[in-house]
Amino acid sequence: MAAKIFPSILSADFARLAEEVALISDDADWVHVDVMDNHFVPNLTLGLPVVESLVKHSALPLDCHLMIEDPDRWAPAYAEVGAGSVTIHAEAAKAPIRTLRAIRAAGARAGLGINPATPLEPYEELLGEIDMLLLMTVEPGFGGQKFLDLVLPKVRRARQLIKSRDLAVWLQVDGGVSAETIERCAEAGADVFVAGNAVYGADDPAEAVRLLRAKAEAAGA
Ligand SMILES: O=C(CO)[C@H](O)[C@H](O)COP(=O)(O)O
Ligand SMILES: [Fe+2]
Repeated sequence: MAAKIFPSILSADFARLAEEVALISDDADWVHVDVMDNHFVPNLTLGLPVVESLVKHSALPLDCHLMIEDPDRWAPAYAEVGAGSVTIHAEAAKAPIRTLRAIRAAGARAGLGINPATPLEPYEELLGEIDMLLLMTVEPGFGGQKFLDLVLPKVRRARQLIKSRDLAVWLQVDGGVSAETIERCAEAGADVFVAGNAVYGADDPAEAVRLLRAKAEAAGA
């Protein structure tokens, strides 16, 4: 298990996205793109046309986190325009199995996202349908929020399940991940770390990525 660092461009300068991505391209693994529709979450960011453009300007693959009301309608299109991974939320999807299969059929990795207050148990049987499980460590909608430690037992349970079933599913944490909190996430079993404010709020985003990776790996990721 090697730690993977996914900077979130939610905290980047939206008018200079390609340049902001280039800043971290030598050090990060993927780029995390937060798609918000102002319905599933009370915030609006960007959508398909921006992702389609950014794919062409990014040296790293894009991990699209869809915080939208109708992922069944939209998710496969993100894969079709070149996203490397597309995550839908369990709370929003009406036909998650069909949608996850459609994402994979369009050539992307399929992710399932779960909010802090949503239990893992109803979705355990979907682990065989996904390439990544996203456990939100803040309520989705905004960057720069405080990390919710109460999610860590769920991270531990998810890691145990993935291990006991011998699955190659990546376990992602997203929200409030920083140099102060990443060790706790790694100890609990996460191996993919999204960080927005901790990377793009830093004076040197590339150095911030290196620090996060060092801390995660020192804690066992
Ligand atoms: O999905 C998200 C918010 O809904 C973001 O990816 C997440 O919050 C990253 O930002 P930060 O690291 O600043 O918390
Ligand atoms: Fe996100």
